[in-house]
Amino acid sequence: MITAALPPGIAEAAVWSVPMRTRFRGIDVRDGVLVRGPAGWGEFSPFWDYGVAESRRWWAAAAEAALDGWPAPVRDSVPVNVTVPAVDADRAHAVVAASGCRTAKVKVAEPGQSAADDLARVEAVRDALGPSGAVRVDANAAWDVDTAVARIRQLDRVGLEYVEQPCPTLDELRALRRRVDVRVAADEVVRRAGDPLTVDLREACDVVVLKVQPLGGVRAALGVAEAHGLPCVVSSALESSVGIAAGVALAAALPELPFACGLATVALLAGDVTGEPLLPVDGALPVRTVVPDRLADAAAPGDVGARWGERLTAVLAA
Ligand SMILES: O=C(O)CCC(=O)C1=CC=C[C@@H](O)[C@@H]1C(=O)O
Ligand SMILES: [Mg+2]
Repeated sequence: MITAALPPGIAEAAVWSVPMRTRFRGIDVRDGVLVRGPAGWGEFSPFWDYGVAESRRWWAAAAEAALDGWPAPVRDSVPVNVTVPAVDADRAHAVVAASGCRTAKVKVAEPGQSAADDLARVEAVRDALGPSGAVRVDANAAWDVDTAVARIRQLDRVGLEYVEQPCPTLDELRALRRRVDVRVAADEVVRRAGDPLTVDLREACDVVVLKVQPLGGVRAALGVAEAHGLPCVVSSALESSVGIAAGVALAAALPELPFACGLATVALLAGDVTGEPLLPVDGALPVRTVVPDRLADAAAPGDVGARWGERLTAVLAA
């Protein structure tokens, strides 16, 4: 329980902490704050390497969920991809086979992983999905253009749906797109931009990845989608089921949803804040509210709670 002064309308704040099943994005434990207001529960869980200024948008997303709620959905379920961390090929095969999803997103180019490791993982995922499934990869901006060209051509042997953020900058994405046939999806260049609405994506990508917290809420993310006019994929920021519900609300409100979304990441957590986690059934998530009725099971240790209290206070004061 956070005792820091909460903004008007926020009745309650609780800190959660859950171990990851597999290390992901260098993270072994995921934690954050859940806040309750008249519209329901919201999640504030910026990664620990994010500063106060960048975390403001994450707070806006939590406040929107708790105080205002979300726009009306236009669909009642959202197709999702299984997310495959940088694990070995056998494990990747098993994760995909057990998921029930027809699309898989595979992490590549992670520190400590060779091109051969990535290829073996992607081939195992293709094998698990069969020819009709879709395989996408996410390099988290790890490659320069020449490396990206070589790696994408190699990985595309299995047939790729798209490659997410292969290189860091917009200019590199533009140069890469002239040299490969695989679609490019923009993630970090949008969600970490000073103004995601005005970043110039022309010729730089074919798909935009939208994440609710980094973009400042469901309405803000809908505005980003509208501003760029490109096909969108909603993805998570590794939230608990409360934060995932916001991603599902965004995916459910988008006028068009041509691809599966990266919202099946509760499966990467070893626990959750609710007894009814937002996990996919037959490759889709239902559009519904989440009540964190297992907060006691996921309660953060005292020192972690204190750190989140300080962080929230700093973000609210900024
Ligand atoms: O998109 C998915 O399948 C899952 C979410 C996911 O991959 C991510 C969540 C949070 C932080 C990121 O490093 C990562 C991503 O880059 O998309
Ligand atoms: Mg990404």
